[in-house]
Amino acid sequence: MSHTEKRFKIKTLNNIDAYALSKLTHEFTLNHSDSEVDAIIVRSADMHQMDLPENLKFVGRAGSGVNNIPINELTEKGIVVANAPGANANGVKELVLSALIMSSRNIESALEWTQTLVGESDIGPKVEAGKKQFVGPELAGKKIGVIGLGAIGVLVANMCLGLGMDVYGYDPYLSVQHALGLNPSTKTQYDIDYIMQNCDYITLHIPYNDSTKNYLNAELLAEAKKGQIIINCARGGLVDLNALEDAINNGSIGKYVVDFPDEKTLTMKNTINIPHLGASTPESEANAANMVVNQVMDYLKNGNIHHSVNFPTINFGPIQTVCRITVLHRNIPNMIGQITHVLSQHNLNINRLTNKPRNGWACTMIDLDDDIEANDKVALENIEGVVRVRHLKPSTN
Ligand SMILES: NC(=O)c1ccc[n+]([C@@H]2O[C@H](COP(=O)([O-])OP(=O)(O)OC[C@H]3O[C@@H](n4cnc5c(N)ncnc54)[C@H](O)[C@@H]3O)[C@@H](O)[C@H]2O)c1
Ligand SMILES: O=C(O)CC[C@@H](O)C(=O)O
Repeated sequence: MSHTEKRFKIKTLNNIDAYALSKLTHEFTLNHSDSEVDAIIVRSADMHQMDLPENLKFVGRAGSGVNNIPINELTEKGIVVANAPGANANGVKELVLSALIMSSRNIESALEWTQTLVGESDIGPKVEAGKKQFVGPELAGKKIGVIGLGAIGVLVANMCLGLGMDVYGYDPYLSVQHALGLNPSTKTQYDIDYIMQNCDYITLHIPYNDSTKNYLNAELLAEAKKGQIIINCARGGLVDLNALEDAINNGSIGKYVVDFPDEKTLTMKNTINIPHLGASTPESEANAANMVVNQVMDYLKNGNIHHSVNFPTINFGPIQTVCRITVLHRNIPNMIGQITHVLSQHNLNINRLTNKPRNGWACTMIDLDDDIEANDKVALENIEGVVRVRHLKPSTN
């Protein structure tokens, strides 16, 4: 029984909603030393240079974007990474609404100008005389291109239709789930070039990764409708900032609103910098933390995997047999044969077994009516292509 896991240690790398953390049951403890932790819960902290704790089995991203996590390295070590899809989508959607209004109606410069009147008299007439500098167009009737129709993009597209806008959605990988949530008045038959050339606003809602780095590059920006406003509440690296600065300076791009300021955007003309507030609402923080707390408990206790970004979804519910074995492995031939061969050597009865693949990896989950020995676990670990074996017993409560 030496390999049976009874208590689990969890470390948080960011501020995680306290109420969600309070739902961790007695089998879990928080913030143990790095070398001992079984799971990490993270928001935006950069894990790329982090020394990974030896016992680490699970990383829960209390949010959507996972570009701060070294997914490939963790996958090779059999560490499940899961996120909280959609948990903060409404928070971001509402920030996009404020970005649309701020940029269209020149709210930022108007507020700054109004403050310059402090200490003066006759404010009313001065306001009436000065306000003409800040005239800006209404959103109704304008064209907006929503790039990425996932959890956030769908909410943004539907909201913009509600504002009376003409909405163009672009997502070559649109999922059935998200298509079902999308208001059918969204125009999805146009390509990115058409959208750049015709839309008054572009809002980005795609993940940041190797293939989307500098997604809005000089070529696409050169196609932009004159004066186009670009809203980026997704990730800073999606936009080639040198090309964008040129486009702003030559007037082809009207404004840039970004939730990911950096040294360049802070001094760039016609740019509104927001300090990464998209998910900074109590509701989003609680939703994301709740999802991840439930995932981490179910994975550590039962081996079930939900909303993972590197291994398949797999769920046998709570353990109801003598033990459960979960094997994370490459999706290559003869894995199930080799795994069941180890178990059959001791005449162990398999109660149920499932195998699920995903992107070259797989999980085999087996409920057993008999317990395995420590050396059986080692034998399973020694099968080529296996990256993690867990031996789990039913919960005591
Ligand atoms: N500002 C914030 O605080 C905040 C909060 C949440 C998410 N985000 C960012 O927003 C991104 C989107 O979040 P989400 O929850 O909607 O994710 P999601 O996974 O639900 O949706 C992403 C969508 O982008 C699509 N996509 C991927 N590559 C594309 C491409 N090249 N062209 C067009 N579409 C493409 C996918 O098919 C998917 O539908 C996250 O990855 C994250 O970086 C920012
Ligand atoms: O945790 C946050 O505050 C931001 C999260 C956001 O960038 C995300 O990708 O979900």
